[in-house]
Amino acid sequence: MKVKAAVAHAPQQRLTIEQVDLEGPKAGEVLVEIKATSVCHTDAYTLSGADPEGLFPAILGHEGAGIVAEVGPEVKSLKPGDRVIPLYVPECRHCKFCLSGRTNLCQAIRKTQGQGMMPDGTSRFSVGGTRLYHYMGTSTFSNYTVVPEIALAKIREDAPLDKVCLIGCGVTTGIGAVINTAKVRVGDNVVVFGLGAVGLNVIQGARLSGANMIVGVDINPGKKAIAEKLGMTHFVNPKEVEGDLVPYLVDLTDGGADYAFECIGNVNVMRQALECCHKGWGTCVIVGVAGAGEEISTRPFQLVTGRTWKGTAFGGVKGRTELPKIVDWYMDGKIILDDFITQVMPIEEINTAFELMEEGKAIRSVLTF
Ligand SMILES: NC(=O)C1=CN([C@@H]2O[C@H](COP(=O)(O)OP(=O)(O)OC[C@H]3O[C@@H](n4cnc5c(N)ncnc54)[C@H](O)[C@@H]3O)[C@@H](O)[C@H]2O)C=CC1
Ligand SMILES: N[C@@H](CCC(=O)N[C@@H](CSC=O)C(=O)NCC(=O)O)C(=O)O
Ligand SMILES: [Zn+2]
Ligand SMILES: [Zn+2]
Repeated sequence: MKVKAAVAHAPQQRLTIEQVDLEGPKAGEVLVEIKATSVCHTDAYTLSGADPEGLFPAILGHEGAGIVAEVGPEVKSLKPGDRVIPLYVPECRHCKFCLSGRTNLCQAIRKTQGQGMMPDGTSRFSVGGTRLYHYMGTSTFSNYTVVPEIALAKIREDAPLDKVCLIGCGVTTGIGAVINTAKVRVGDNVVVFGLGAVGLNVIQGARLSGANMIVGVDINPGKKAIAEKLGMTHFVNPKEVEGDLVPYLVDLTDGGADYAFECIGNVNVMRQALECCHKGWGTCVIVGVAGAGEEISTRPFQLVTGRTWKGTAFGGVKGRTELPKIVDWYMDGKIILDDFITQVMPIEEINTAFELMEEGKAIRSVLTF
């Protein structure tokens, strides 16, 4: 079938809206009509050329929501008409990782997903006979996409797809990082570096967990108001701190953060996030994605003296099992989501959405088809 998609032909080039060919779903695959998708910083990171797994030409996008249009052979858990959120971390429920009870990182299709392919090693997208790569197994910057059954979370019918698309990445990652990965407890002091959708949802998760101090750190003062609405108690702009940021934060938090979250993707900030943690027990959770070839460093003494560095993908959430509950939280008013949507625009304006994110003027732009 012919579909409308935003195609990324090469790193750092504007996306082009094109009519693209999409093959129907093969065994274990599902054709999804994407109703809305938002732009996450990770899409911008891959488009920048910094992603070692970045492949071009590709159809990017991984924060979407839609309706099942057709199911391929052997698909059992979904039917046409079902509302779904595509999952860049699938949940097969059979692999060693899924059965471990220790991680959400299902590896059933990770290899082919990283190669921009469906699980059988081929692509469903092409244009003018040229193959296009899938992206993160989701490719939501297209009005129709093919996604493996194990990478679709079925959600309730009354959920507004133009809102809950954010649960496909930013909201879930931030809240999950706090609840699943860090396991923040009542009274903990939390420091959050980077107040984009991910960091703001760390703040929201910390508030839900009963954190005491929730310190937000961002070089963009425009993020202060919404962060405060979500539960931030103190705002720190590193540009306004005299002297080193780390001792300033350690002082502010009476000895250091119980938990610090890096939600930027900057390896220098990742070091600051570890070193502002409390001696003896503070844990730093890496959420941000750093560019190809970049590495983190610190004095081993920071770890010897009881600080921990850990990381999280998709907030440690098992998508098929847990996303319906996160959608319920939104529908029941337990979590805020609408405030993250700073712009709604047609897919034709997708390049504007990327520009607004880079300029710090958008938290999430939602694109409709
Ligand atoms: N681990 C995971 O599963 C996921 C990781 N990510 C990653 O999380 C990061 C954040 O994503 P978004 O919230 O979408 O990004 P965003 O671009 O909306 O937000 C980043 C924020 O960091 C701030 N910032 C930039 N440099 C800074 C600095 N030196 N000090 C303090 N603040 C600074 C910016 O002003 C902005 O407010 C990205 O690296 C993204 O790739 C995103 C989703 C899932
Ligand atoms: N491709 C990159 C790594 C990108 C990355 O870490 N992705 C996160 C999700 S970011 C979402 O916005 C993730 O889920 N990682 C786990 C995984 O298996 O990819 C690289 O190669 O460095
Ligand atoms: Zn994302
Ligand atoms: Zn699995």
